Amino acid sequence: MYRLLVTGQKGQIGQAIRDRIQDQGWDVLFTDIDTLDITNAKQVQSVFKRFKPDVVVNASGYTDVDKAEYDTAAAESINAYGVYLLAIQCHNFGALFIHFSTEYIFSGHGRRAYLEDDTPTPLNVYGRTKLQGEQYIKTYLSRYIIIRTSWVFSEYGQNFVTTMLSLSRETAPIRVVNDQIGCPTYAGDLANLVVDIAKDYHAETGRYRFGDYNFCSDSDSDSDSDSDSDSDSDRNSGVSWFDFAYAVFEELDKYKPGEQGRCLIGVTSEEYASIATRPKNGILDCHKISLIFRPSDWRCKLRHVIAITMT
Ligand SMILES: NC(=O)C1=CN([C@@H]2O[C@H](COP(=O)(O)OP(=O)(O)OC[C@H]3O[C@@H](n4cnc5c(N)ncnc54)[C@H](OP(=O)(O)O)[C@@H]3O)[C@@H](O)[C@H]2O)C=CC1
Ligand SMILES: Cc1cn([C@H]2C[C@H](O)[C@@H](COP(=O)(O)OP(=O)(O)O[C@H]3O[C@@H](C)C(=O)[C@@H](O)[C@H]3O)O2)c(=O)[nH]c1=O
Repeated sequence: MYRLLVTGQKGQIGQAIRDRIQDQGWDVLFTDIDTLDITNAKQVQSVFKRFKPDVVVNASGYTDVDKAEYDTAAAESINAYGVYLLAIQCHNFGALFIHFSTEYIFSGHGRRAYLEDDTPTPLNVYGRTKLQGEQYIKTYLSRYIIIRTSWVFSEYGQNFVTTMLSLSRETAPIRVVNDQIGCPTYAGDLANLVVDIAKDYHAETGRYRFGDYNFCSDSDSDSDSDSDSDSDSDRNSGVSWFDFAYAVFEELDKYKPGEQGRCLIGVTSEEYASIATRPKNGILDCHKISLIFRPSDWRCKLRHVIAITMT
């Protein structure tokens, strides 16, 4: 039977994968830090030896961007060393490695959207450790797919949308940066992509070549209709965190009237002063993957996430 090993199953992408991979008739081993700590060489080796995966999906990671600035050893261990251990075993067992990376590997100093081949120059520890993880994969493996994505939100765990929903319960005005732009991505889209890649690999149809793919949810509000008229240049033009927060409150207003008028204050990154520096431009050019796989519209998925959370 086709065997898939998933790490980080309790995270938001891990849970979304779990929801969507169950019905495929594959033998899937879901793990998290309590059953497979990816930084524990012996555990990694023993799980591979026992399970002999055909595909490994690494949905684990150290994702607290601010904390990584002072908890650097832990971030390096999980985002770089753990990825190295998985890559070595994927090489030994001939498994395909599917891994998630981030737009935070880029500086965001440029104005255009980042392409897969652009040179990464991370501004913060999280981005640097994620880049190290990518480099290990590329050094030790040829059979890998790295999905670079951004601003992941879902109905699970903690993310920017759930943070905004928590803040909405307080009375103080909410200050949100308006000079960092990026592309929100629904975790369910990433999970559907993983299933599609795994299916393709199993069937040997060769639609996905090994390598890097940028992937974000769509920013075109017509994308869930049958219209194919929208051009790729209209896609992924990005929004600011402030715009994203505004969209959350706009949606929340349907359940708690008055929320849209809440006091959201746009501030600059300098005014907000978070611990880690984030790229001002985090837009990923998703043209390469759009020829193979189509994501959904993030506003439509935001509606879905808020509906689930509020009912
Ligand atoms: N969220 C985002 O916006 C983006 C995420 N990514 C990448 O996608 C991946 C998944 O992200 P997301 O689902 O949001 O992250 P989450 O933080 O929601 O989930 C990560 C999971 O990994 C687990 N984990 C931590 N350390 C280990 C370890 N040593 N061994 C095994 N599991 C471990 C965590 O467990 P615990 O909670 O107990 O620590 C958690 O369950 C990460 O690699 C991240 O860098 C890429 C781009 C954007
Ligand atoms: C909570 C909050 C954040 N912000 C700012 C801080 C920051 O610049 C931006 C986002 O903050 P967060 O800490 O929620 O998100 P952050 O952890 O920066 O999100 C990133 O996570 C990692 C894992 C990724 O890989 C990235 O793609 C991206 O999703 O919004 C505000 O302006 N106001 C607020 O109330």
